[in-house]
Amino acid sequence: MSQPAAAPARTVTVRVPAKVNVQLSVGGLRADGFHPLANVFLAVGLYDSVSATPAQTPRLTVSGPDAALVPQDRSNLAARAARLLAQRHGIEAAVHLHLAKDIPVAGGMAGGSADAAGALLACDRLWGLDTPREELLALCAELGSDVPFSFAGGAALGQGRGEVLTPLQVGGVFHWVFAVADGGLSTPDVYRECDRLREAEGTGSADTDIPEPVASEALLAALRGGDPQALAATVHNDLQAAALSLRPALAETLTAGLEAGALAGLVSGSGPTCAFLLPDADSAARTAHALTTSGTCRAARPTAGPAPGATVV
Ligand SMILES: C[C@@](CO)(OP(=O)(O)O)[C@H](O)COP(=O)(O)OP(=O)(O)OC[C@H]1O[C@@H](n2ccc(N)nc2=O)[C@H](O)[C@@H]1O
Ligand SMILES: Nc1ncnc2c1ncn2[C@@H]1O[C@H](COP(=O)(O)OP(=O)(O)O)[C@@H](O)[C@H]1O
Repeated sequence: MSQPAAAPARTVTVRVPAKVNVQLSVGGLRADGFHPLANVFLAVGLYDSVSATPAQTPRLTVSGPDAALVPQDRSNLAARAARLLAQRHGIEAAVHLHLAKDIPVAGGMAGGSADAAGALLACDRLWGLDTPREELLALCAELGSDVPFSFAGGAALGQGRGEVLTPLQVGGVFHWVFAVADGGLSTPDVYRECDRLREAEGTGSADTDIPEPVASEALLAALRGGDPQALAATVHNDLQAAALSLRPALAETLTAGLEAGALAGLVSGSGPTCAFLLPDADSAARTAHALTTSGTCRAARPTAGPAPGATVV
């Protein structure tokens, strides 16, 4: 007599967005090695998917065009997220995590943070833990400064080192093109270069020399109003000069995007991805095409924001 088929192992899949920093104002270096920020995050429609399946021992696999650039050992931020959650609940992190990556790696779009946020939510649901949202956000902050925002999505002001979030209202859809570079930039290297440039310019790098960064009222009003022209006039990234100093060729990418009709172009976070704001979806598609053929980037991706945060699919 044949045995009934074993029930298939359950898999929980979570989709998590990339981000762009529409304002990134960086204060002086703190004693703990971080910088105080006024970090206005906007989640955008490029996503990684994190799938969690029960396993005998912890396992991690990665797919997508940049998979070879992602660490597939214990150091992966998603694997660390699963271990942290399991440890807090006194259980084994016996799970197979699969990351289907579409967010550029080391691109200033918080791909690793997205995977960490996705792994936390996927494991929480797989293990039936139902950890309260506030506790999950606190675990996110332990994993990295950007991880709480990857979890929350939408738009938010990040203060402290970026992990203290205040949700922001957004009154419309903003259209973007992201010019993806060949090769990444290391976030700590870019912050260090920012400090070095400030020292060299005589503007200081110690906490006492530089005023506490604050969110721009004009920029917050532009977000609330859903007004791309007003947002274009106010976007700002204090790390841009440092990213350009480490990767001078990005200046050509920024010029190419502006010549193709973008309202504004800026480096996304620590770079090297460049973000271009467009008035509508049609002009985003045209600008993406022009950037792709300009030879100044590896790929150009049109998309829009705000996008939802970590979501079980
Ligand atoms: C620059 C930003 C802008 O959103 O993102 P990316 O462009 O890397 O995606 C973030 O501040 C990156 O956040 P995240 O990548 O989570 O950084 P963490 O893991 O917390 O820190 C990595 C390192 O970055 C530097 N760091 C990070 C955050 C901060 N407020 N000040 C810092 O100086 C520190 O050197 C730290 O050791
Ligand atoms: N799940 C992950 N996905 C991508 N990178 C990861 C991951 N886990 C750890 N990393 C490491 O984090 C570094 C930063 O990657 P990422 O988060 O994509 O970029 P950024 O910090 O510029 O937004 C990578 O170079 C990689 O070594």
